[in-house]
Amino acid sequence: MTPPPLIELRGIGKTYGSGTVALSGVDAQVREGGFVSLVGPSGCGKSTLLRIVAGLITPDTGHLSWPVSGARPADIGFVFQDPTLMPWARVVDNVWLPLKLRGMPKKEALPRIMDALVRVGLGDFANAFPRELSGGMKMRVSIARALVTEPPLLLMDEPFAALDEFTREKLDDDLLALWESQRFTAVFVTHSIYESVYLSERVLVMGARPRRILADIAIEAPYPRGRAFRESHAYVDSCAAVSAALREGALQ
Ligand SMILES: Nc1ncnc2c1ncn2[C@@H]1O[C@H](COP(=O)(O)OP(=O)(O)OP(=O)(O)O)[C@@H](O)[C@H]1O
Repeated sequence: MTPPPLIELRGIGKTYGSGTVALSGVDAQVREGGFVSLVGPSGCGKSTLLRIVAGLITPDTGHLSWPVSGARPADIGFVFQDPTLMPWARVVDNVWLPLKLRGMPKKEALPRIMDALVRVGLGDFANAFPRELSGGMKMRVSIARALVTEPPLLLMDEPFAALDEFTREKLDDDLLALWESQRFTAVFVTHSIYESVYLSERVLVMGARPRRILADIAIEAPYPRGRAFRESHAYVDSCAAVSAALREGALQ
């Protein structure tokens, strides 16, 4: 029997006050511990959907439920395209922030902060300021900050879009290693077909008209994934399938 999904979306719709219909009739499920990517044309409502899952926006229609946990997890990690670090604070203090907001003194939080920094490869940069870091390193700090509380769900909105291709591929690998060791559920928004296929168990393709999920494409390759997968026929075939679904959506 299939276990119940962590997230279940039924008929989700959202129209902004401006009259813009961001989403209409979105149905989707994400399994607990799964890795799902959302791809679609600019403005099709990917960020809106992610924010609805996070509870930052309320949908106008439809129903969002949490069959496994019964309710939205109290702790959800969110990583944005911009690393949104406090420029005046050292890396260690940036990563401390979510624990500090829960009232945890720095001394008590320090082992967890250092563990998160080591896991993103920045164990030696705890005392650096954000201005001393590259774009990729800043994004690693942002991921460490999102994961320091060990959330069961990590939502990411085009986190690597501003990075060069080489750095992006490295961060994709590091993100997968984190996901495999921490087993959080991941929902990842990207414009890159290649990135969505490389990372995910499933790619949800969204269309602009209607603004809902048009295709749910399973990527069967086993984890851990690496260079061999990127160079495989299976990878090329999956990228072609996502690309075809996007093209089909654009014609509707
Ligand atoms: N706060 C807002 N108020 C009014 N309209 C909004 C708001 N946020 C988003 N929109 C509009 O809703 C639609 C969906 O936006 P959203 O950012 O969710 O799409 P997206 O697929 O994430 O876009 P992109 O890929 O360009 O980031 C767009 O037409 C956008 O202009």
